[in-house]
Amino acid sequence: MRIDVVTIFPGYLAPLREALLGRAVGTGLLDIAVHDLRDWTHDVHQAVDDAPYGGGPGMVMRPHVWGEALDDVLAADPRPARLVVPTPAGRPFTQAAAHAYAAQERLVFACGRYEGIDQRVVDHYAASMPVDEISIGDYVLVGGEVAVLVVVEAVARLLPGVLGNPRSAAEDSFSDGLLEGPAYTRPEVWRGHAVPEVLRSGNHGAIARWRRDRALERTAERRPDLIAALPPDALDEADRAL
Ligand SMILES: CN1CCCC[C@@H]1Cn1ccc2ccc(-c3n[nH]c(N)c3C#N)cc21
Repeated sequence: MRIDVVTIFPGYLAPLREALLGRAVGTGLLDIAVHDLRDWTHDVHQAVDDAPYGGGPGMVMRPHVWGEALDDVLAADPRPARLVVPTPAGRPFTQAAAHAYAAQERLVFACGRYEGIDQRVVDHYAASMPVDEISIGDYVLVGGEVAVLVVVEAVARLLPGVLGNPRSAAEDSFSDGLLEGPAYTRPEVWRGHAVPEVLRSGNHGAIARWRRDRALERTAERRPDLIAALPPDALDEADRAL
């Protein structure tokens, strides 16, 4: 998979070169290119923003700079691409979306700043390619870069060979529609808190049941919306007896 990120703060994307993602890039599982939007400006001030039509606070990112940048970035690789534009007004980014993105050959991220990117940029490219305006959560950030870090990590960990243990992605939160339950490791007792005995029993059936029950309890308490969204056959008799 190839990932391109266009931003006025390339340094914000430095974490993409670290740890798990850095190894994925180093082993060729992932090809990441970060581009400075200002490289496509032509004025001495390298202006990328201007006052909003209709008035209002702040500045809006100018369409012509984005158009020149995205035209060049898209032309640099023949693989079909999906343009992803983080915005608080976007559709929620979910684990299902992460799986969908992991199947893409190429993702191009447009990181906005200020009050966002002139809407005509999204409208223009949506006429010739898939374009997603996504949000990583119901809170307001200062720009799209942090959202790109979140999305790229969520997607990259699903790519074959990126995670040491592929079971991790298959069994993590949301994979079965539930939150992950509690996890424990040594010592057996820490500051008077003991590891639940069932986890030390060696009874794999009882352990699986216990883990499922804790995941159901946690999900019902913290995210009842996920319980409501489960398909009718998702809960078995033992689940319902909880
Ligand atoms: C604050 N400021 C005026 C109001 C509109 C947004 C703007 C800041 N801003 C500019 C570009 C940009 C992109 C993403 C996000 C963003 N915030 N929260 C999310 N879940 C996001 C995503 N994904 C914020 C952005």
